[in-house]
Amino acid sequence: MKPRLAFIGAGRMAGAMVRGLLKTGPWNAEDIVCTGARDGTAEALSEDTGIRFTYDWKVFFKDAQWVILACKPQQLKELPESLSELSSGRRVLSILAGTTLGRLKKVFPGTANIVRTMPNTPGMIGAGISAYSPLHPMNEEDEQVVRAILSALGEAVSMDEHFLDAVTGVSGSGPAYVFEFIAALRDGGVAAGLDEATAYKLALKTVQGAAALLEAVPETPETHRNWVSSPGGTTLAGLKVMEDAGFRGIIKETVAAATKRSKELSGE
Ligand SMILES: NC(=O)C1=CN([C@@H]2O[C@H](COP(=O)(O)OP(=O)(O)OC[C@H]3O[C@@H](n4cnc5c(N)ncnc54)[C@H](O)[C@@H]3O)[C@@H](O)[C@H]2O)C=CC1
Ligand SMILES: O=C(O)[C@@H]1CCC=N1
Repeated sequence: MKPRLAFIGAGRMAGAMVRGLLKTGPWNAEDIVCTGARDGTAEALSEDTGIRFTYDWKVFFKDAQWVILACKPQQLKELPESLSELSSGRRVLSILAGTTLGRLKKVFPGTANIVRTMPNTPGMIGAGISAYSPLHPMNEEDEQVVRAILSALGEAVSMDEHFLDAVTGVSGSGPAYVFEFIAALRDGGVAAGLDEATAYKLALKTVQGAAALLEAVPETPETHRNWVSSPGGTTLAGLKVMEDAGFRGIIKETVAAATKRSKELSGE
């Protein structure tokens, strides 16, 4: 069970996947090829990891069994029409935000199966979470391949396709919200008199520690929040500001906006 993999796109996410795959195995560099938009990314990934790169689509598809689609959603329409024939009989795993299985089927009509997935950037260190959904029910071997590829990034969960836009809004884009929160916590510390490096360290370790604690002691986030909050204490004073400013509502709207954008991307 080690099909040859061919990456369309060699950017941040493809790089994370390739590095993860080479680390967790069973893939070796010679089992993987990539291509890109002649922007230097394919060459750089090849140089860094030892995988092959080519701009010749015939060479690219020659013995590719799984094609990993990892360009931007808007770049899908730039791919040559010849791909529809060249990809025939292969399997496609797409990480494109918003791009539905229905749309992918039109670009790759002759493929044996297509799997849409939404990973996230913590996958770069094997701490990601991906949801995936196939066009046709997968046989056991294909399911194993998909899980092996996604496991190189962290956890993988199977889900109905109609949930994938919401997944994108929560965990696909989610790391950016968390980075924004850490930056805001840092800035709050600076405004309260700390130097930036100290404020950043405190903010980062607090988010890291809080997430690790939640996982280790699986009570609800609300229970953990209550355990931090002493009656008449500092935390409640801070939380009141969050509540008055509608923090939860803002995050809900944030997820809704990203989810909506994911749905829109399918048409672009
Ligand atoms: N960055 C993130 O946090 C996440 C991104 N995604 C999805 O991953 C995909 C890739 O995102 P990034 O790696 O951040 O993008 P990126 O901009 O780093 O990489 C895009 C790659 O596609 C290549 N490319 C562009 N046009 C091409 C063409 N016509 N033919 C062949 N290759 C072409 C580029 O050369 C580059 O190697 C996107 O579809 C995005 O929706 C999914 C989950 C998380
Ligand atoms: O911003 C985006 O469209 C991609 C999908 C999820 C994370 N980054």
